[in-house]
Amino acid sequence: MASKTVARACFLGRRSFSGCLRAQSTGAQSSPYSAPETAIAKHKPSTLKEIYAKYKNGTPISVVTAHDYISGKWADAAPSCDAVLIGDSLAMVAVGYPTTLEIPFDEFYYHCASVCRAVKSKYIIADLPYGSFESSVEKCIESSMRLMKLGKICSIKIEGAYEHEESISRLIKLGIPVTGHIGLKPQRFNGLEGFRVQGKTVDSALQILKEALFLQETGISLLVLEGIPHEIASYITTKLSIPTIGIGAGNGTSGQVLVQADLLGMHTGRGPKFVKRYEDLYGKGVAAIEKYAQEVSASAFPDNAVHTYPMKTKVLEEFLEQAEKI
Ligand SMILES: Nc1nc(=O)c2c([nH]1)NC[C@@H]1CN(c3ccc(C(=O)N[C@@H](CCC(=O)O)C(=O)O)cc3)CN21
Ligand SMILES: CC(C)C(=O)C(=O)O
Ligand SMILES: [Mg+2]
Repeated sequence: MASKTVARACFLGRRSFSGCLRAQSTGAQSSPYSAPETAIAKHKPSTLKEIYAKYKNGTPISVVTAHDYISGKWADAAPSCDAVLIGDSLAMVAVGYPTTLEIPFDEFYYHCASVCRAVKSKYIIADLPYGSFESSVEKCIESSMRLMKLGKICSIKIEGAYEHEESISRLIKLGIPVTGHIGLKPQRFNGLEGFRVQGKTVDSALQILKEALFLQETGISLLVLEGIPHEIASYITTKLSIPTIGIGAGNGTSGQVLVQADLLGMHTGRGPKFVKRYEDLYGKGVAAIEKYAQEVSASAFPDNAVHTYPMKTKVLEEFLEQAEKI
């Protein structure tokens, strides 16, 4: 009965076959480099259907970003995490650009390919980066199709609403699920003169509500609400019949998304106010590198008894004998 359930869940899963194999082979994972057993023991939601089931159930959905192969593996291994977002925030956290506007499509694509090689069991959403879709419907389809051809991405996320109406509906008509993104739109950095919280005036909050309803009408599957007062985000969520995924929008949305580098504390800054740092990987990483460097200076690393390869004494003796003659 249990295996039948797993088989059915896997059949429904998008990347079902590898998911099945993973689910059934957890006992064999003994390499020190594999994830802890608990992290890969269960089949996890990987379809929109499963995400919607959680939404209908009232269970908050969790989404985390990934920006490369390792961060993809970490996101994939967390059993309770529902989806992975390849966000254009990677331009800032992984590539070092000052905003998300600078990253060329090809650089973003390269990161998407790395994440896609890592993630086996999650619903993957990918951003369309600034400059890769706005100029025409054709350009939007072309960029989206390039990402979809990686074979793993389940939904394309677009910042904005009315201005992309045609592009969004064409993608949906072509069978590409679209995730919306309104509120604080980082790609509007110049127009907004920075990363500014939105929806703080009656007009602005009404605009965001109207955009949300419009996007739902257009046929989007999920909606990211970023950087708006939590009361507005909760209100919008109650007025929609699709899940909202909040970031800096309080706990009344259908789910949450955080940038992995922020939640793990991979960098120095505290980041936006809405970030909760669950780890200090920056501090731990720097301390570990410092320890390594000090051990090298003190000739304490490597330890020949541990970190080297054995050689037969006889071979060594013969080598030394012949070497002396050179
Ligand atoms: N590392 C990282 N995390 C993110 O969440 C993130 C990115 N990068 N890059 C793209 C966008 C930019 N984001 C940001 C960046 C800064 C603020 C920020 O500093 N907000 C101010 C509020 C400003 C106001 O009151 O209007 C804050 O204090 O939180 C918000 C969102 C969210 N995204
Ligand atoms: C912050 C999230 C929603 C995002 O769009 C990104 O990471 O790029
Ligand atoms: Mg983004």
